[in-house]
Amino acid sequence: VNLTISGLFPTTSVSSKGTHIHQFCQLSVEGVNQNKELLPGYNVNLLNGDSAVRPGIDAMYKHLYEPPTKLMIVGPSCSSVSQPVAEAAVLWNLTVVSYSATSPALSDRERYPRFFRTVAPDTCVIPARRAMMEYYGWNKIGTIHETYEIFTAVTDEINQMMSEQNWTIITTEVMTNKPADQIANLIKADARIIMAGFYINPGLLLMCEAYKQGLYGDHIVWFFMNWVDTDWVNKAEEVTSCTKEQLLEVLQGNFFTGPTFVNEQNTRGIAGITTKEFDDMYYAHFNNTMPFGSTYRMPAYDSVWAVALALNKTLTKLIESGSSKRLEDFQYSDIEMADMITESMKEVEFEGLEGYVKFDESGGVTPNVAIEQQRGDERIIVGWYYPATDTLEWVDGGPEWPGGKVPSDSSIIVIDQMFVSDKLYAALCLFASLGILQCVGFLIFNVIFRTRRVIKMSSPNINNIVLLGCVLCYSTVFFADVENSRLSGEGSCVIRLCTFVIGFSTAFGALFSKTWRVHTILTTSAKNLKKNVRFRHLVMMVLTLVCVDSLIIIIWQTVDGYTVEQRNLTATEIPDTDTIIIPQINNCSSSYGLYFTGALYVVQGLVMAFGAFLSWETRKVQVDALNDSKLIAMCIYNVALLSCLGAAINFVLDGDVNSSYGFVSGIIISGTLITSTIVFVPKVRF
Ligand SMILES: NCCCC(=O)O
Repeated sequence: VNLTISGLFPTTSVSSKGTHIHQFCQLSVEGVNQNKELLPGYNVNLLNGDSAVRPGIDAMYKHLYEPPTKLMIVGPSCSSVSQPVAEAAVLWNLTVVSYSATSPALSDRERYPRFFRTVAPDTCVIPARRAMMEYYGWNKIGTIHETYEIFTAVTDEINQMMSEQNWTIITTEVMTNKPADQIANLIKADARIIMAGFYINPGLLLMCEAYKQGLYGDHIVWFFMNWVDTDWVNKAEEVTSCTKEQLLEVLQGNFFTGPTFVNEQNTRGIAGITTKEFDDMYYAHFNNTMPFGSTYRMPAYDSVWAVALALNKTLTKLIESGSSKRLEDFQYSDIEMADMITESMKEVEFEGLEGYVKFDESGGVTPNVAIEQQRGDERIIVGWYYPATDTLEWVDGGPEWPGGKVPSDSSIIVIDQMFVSDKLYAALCLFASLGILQCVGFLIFNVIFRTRRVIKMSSPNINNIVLLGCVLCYSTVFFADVENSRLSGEGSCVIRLCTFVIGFSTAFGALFSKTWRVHTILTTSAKNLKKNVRFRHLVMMVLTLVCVDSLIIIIWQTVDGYTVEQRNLTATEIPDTDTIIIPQINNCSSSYGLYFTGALYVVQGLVMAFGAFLSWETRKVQVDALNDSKLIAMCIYNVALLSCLGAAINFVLDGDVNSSYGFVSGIIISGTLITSTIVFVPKVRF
């Protein structure tokens, strides 16, 4: 009695591999039919329907609508065809055994309850790749895949694995027909370890683009599925604009992971032949070549045995249950017998060509995973991953690295924290200290000679306030971003701001108040003069100005206080070392800093303008001891010039901590020194 099995093999289109696979499944059928203990009285007949990717499931429907009734389906090859076939087979109560569909999606028992396969889902390589990443200390990867579920499902599980490990996926690229942008994105993201998922032709286009854009070499590690045929690059010129040699250059040293489908023990399995004997026969049949698409020859051969064993078990169950039904009585509506066949398939276990075959809960097998490395135009097994024990074992010393060393998962980034040089800081602090000493000298001079008419007339107490402002301005220099200094950090940002702004307001506020005094004397009647120009009035003027500045600073720091932010400057790559040096500086940062600085500039600008107006108004007063208007005009001129110069230089030198600190401090010191010298030296001389 004939038992007809629907066989689905891709024999046209891109995947012509089905032709070879069918031929060897026929050998398997012969072995089954010759086995006297298996299905006695029955003869297995395997049909050959074309299930190439494009014709889809047409072949299956052709088999189903034509007599005789088929008991099971062997195939299809590709997951994109297996998914609709396995889904439709449920409605026809047919159990399906694929020999090469490896999409993880097919493990879904709710969607595909009658689907089995003599291969493992592609996700079986993820623990092996994880083990390799742990071994080499890689924790950053990029991924690129085609949009078919077989590839997206693998990327999804890679994502999950990466997040469980707390590792980083730098970029996930989805392939298009022209993958130039995706390769450019991988380069831009500095992806070094790249996991790719594709069918052969798009994969060749991707490798060609990687060649064109230079995404290969000692520092790049690609991971592919090992079901990509070893000789896929032979199609280079047919599919791409690259040569086979160029693609091999890209592939050098990269990894292909997956089961090998070879019984490593080389035991004589259920078919009575060893893997080696089978391969000798296979090679001889194809004139000592391995035709394109031979990867799945062992699982295909085993799939026929699995079908025969499941039918044999079903027959035994039918006989033992006392049923009058036999296998030949199967109808597509017979759920009871269909369930019996599916259950029997779950119980099947045997020594096959690919090793021990036993279906797991999701209908697949759990093989050891080979790690193959591309060397020349060959792939060499350099390691094994054993899922049962979660161990990685290298073969013959493991991978060889084209660059002589293990590539890193990203450029080595060296952060070069920049600080103000100790010598520069010391020199400028010395100058600032000398400036402060000069101020103290003038202060002592003011106190000693306070009774002299010339000093008395020049408002010595106000002059002392000017000197206090100068000391504050000089102090700004002490607060710099020096390594290991206590005078750096967030506090120093605020103190630096305060010493300079308050110092400036104090010095110039006091100077201008003196001029205001002279102006008032000129413009007020003798009766009102006394009450208008008392010392406390002048102090009040200075204090008002200081209070306005302080208020702005307090609001600023309350609303949006300074934080020390690390700012990266232009990175430089050190040739041949894969190292990138990023200079980093500490920056006093505040989101609304621009507005508050603007407000302070406006206040200081108004004060300077008012000072300029007063000194102009009082220019004709000839009593030198009383009137500083000419000196003030010189001070304003100097300070305005130095401020503009300082702002411009600071803008140009932004990022160069030493030059920036050096110039700004130099301007503060020279501006303050010029002001104090202009105002006080004539008095000392006089
Ligand atoms: N497993 C290789 C063939 C690809 C697929 O399953 O569609």
